[in-house]
Amino acid sequence: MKVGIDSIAFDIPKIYLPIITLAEKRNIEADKLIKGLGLHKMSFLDVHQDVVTLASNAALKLIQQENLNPNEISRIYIGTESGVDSSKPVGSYVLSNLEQIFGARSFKNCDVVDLTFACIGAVDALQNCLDYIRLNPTKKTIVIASDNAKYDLNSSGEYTQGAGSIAMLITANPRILSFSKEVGVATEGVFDFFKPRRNFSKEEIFQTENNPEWNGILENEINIYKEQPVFDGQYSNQCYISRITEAYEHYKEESHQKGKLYEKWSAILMHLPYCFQGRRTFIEIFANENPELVEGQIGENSKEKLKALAKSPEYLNLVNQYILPTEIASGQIGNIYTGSIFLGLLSTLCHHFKNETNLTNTTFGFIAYGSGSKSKVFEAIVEENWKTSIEKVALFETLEQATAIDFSTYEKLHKKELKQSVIAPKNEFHLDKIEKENPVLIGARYYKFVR
Ligand SMILES: CC(=O)CC(=O)SCCNC(=O)CCNC(=O)[C@H](O)C(C)(C)COP(=O)(O)OP(=O)(O)OC[C@H]1O[C@@H](n2cnc3c(N)ncnc32)[C@H](O)[C@@H]1OP(=O)(O)O
Repeated sequence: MKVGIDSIAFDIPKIYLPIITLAEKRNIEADKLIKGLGLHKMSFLDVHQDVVTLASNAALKLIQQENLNPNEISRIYIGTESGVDSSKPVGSYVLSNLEQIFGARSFKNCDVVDLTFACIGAVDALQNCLDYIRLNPTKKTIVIASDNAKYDLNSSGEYTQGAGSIAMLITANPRILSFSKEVGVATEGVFDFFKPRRNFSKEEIFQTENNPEWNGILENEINIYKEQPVFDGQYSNQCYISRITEAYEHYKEESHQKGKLYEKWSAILMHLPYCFQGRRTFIEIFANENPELVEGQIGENSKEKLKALAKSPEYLNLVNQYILPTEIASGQIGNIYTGSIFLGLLSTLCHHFKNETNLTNTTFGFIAYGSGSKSKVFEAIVEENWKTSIEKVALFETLEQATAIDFSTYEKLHKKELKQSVIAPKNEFHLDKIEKENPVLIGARYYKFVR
């Protein structure tokens, strides 16, 4: 039986900061960000948005797009690393938001949960749901990846920021993709990127205005952890490369395949913490698979030879055909953590739909990564009816409609100093209120759908 993704919907903020504006203000060479890392725009959450509104909007679009009845949906599994509560999952908020539209208790038998493992949490949620559908082929589940990739101002992560949510309907006999049962896995417990929870005294929390280290901790929100990660950028890249190369080899063992796996892939879908991470790191797998090409390069040492190989026609041809389509949306949005690999999938499918490419029965290769650290490698076959499902998704059109903000607005949003939304919410869920007074509800978040 085939099991996989039947339909996809997404939600992204309506505003963005042009990367060129950030480059100017931070005194970074624009070409480094644009030509070196592939960045163009950075999606940023408006005042009324958070990971719950993104996830709820994406889920609602998916349900409406497929005309689903709430009682058909057995599970809503969420991958996120920027949840708004340490106990109540984003899934619980999403469920009650959806009930505003579909009626009280309309999702009362739906199983919801959040899964967290940095950027790979939604892949874990997907695999969990695929196994569930393999056991219960008449059921339908929704997997949502929802995150706000927010970094400290002036940090090396600042230009990779972004936010967004991808919702996917998982069924038997899916229209878009069916997944391999085998998965290659590689894990190692490391501190490459993490968000430590610390208890703060009330005094510490309320000193945020004067203490730039704690930007993101709200006076009025009783947040006791920092939204932004602690990370070591170059070390996180090394961990990424080690895990993906290990998981790629493990997938070969698990799936009993030999030789150059990637040669049968019509798309190479990787976790993209920024646009060019895939092309900059897949070279390692390409080099392992083609030692003779590495040897043939000019260079004093293996690092130089690898750099030369990355500029070779063989590798550039692979990048242009199989990686570039996955990058288009990432360059316009930025990192969306758990959703990045699925945004790459959507970008690829929408790109090929627009170009009328025949993808049916071709194999997509997935290379997922989550800091901390874990990589998973697996494959999927493009199903015959992928176009009938993808034609409903207006990804590139939506990106074109986004509105640029200026630098001062961006900084105010980052520091949570704005009180009014830049663009008033319309046809979407918005954060209406955070309880500040009632001691048994303090910090409770309330959302409303605005027509
Ligand atoms: C966070 C997650 O989501 C999980 C993960 O994946 S962890 C792995 C990724 N880590 C992160 O994303 C953490 C946050 N990000 C960062 O810390 C940093 O953005 C980063 C580590 C990813 C990149 O670091 P950086 O110092 O800004 O860039 P650097 O690694 O030097 O690369 C700059 C590129 O631009 C190129 N470049 C520089 N100036 C240029 C110019 N004028 N014109 C063209 N290219 C230029 C450089 O040559 C280099 O490219 P190549 O290596 O391919 O030649």
